[in-house]
Amino acid sequence: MTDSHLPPVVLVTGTDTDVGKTVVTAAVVATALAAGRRVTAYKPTQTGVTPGEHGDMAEVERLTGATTVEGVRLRAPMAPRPAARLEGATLPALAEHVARVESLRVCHDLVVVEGAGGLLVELTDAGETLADLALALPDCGVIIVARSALGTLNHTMLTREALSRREIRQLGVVFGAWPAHADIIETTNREHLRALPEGLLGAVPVGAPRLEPATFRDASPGWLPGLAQRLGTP
Ligand SMILES: Nc1ncnc2c1ncn2[C@@H]1O[C@H](COP(=O)(O)OP(=O)(O)OP(=O)(O)O)[C@@H](O)[C@H]1O
Ligand SMILES: C[C@H](N)[C@H](N)CCCCCC(=O)O
Ligand SMILES: [Mg+2]
Repeated sequence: MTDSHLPPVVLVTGTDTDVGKTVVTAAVVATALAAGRRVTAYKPTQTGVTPGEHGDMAEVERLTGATTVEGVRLRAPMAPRPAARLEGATLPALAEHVARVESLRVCHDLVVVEGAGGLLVELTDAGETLADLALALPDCGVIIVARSALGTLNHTMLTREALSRREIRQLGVVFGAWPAHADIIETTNREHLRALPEGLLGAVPVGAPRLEPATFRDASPGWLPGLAQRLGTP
């Protein structure tokens, strides 16, 4: 495997909830589509939406036109385990998520999996996390979505350390919402993360989810040059 190899399963985690994982997932999907890949996205546990309500995968579909799959859906806007407890629901076991990803791989070159909140949020009744899902999948890598705000260095390094100590492959960091006029702190934080091993894959500009889907799709590879290069995007 070369450094430029992109695994067939990419897990998108964040340094926190609300950092832009869904929008980055859509940008990764759009970048892969532009490179001619058959790509889909999967959200194992979607919380904070009622039946019929627009969830994260619907947003990815709206922005990219790709088809997506949702695992379990829960109403409460909280972590999956307490949300399931409130509803008296059972969460799918890790093996079910692994099987779902494997089945999606059959017809796709790339499966992009979006976590819930950060890396160590529990996704199953047994307390397994997105990190455990990464360990259970044979050939995958993780993208970390970070905020551009002050505080992001610590949150990003904590997430990197949690991945490193589990020997989970890291693909790089993406800023979920990069301001048009970055201040000195944002700029120096960006340079700091760029200098790390794996470094920065890119940054999604503020306002990206409000773009017309066609514009979002066209612009995505330019936001993620580190990924577009590995995909051989024209
Ligand atoms: N680049 C951006 N510019 C402007 N708004 C953004 C951008 N990225 C995300 N947002 C907005 O910020 C909010 C949180 O983003 P998003 O839903 O992608 O977060 P998330 O990390 O996926 O959260 P969750 O843990 O719930 O899955 C949304 O309202 C989204 O539209
Ligand atoms: C409801 C929210 N938007 C996410 N889907 C779930 C975030 C879980 C975060 C749990 C935590 O770390 O406190
Ligand atoms: Mg999301």
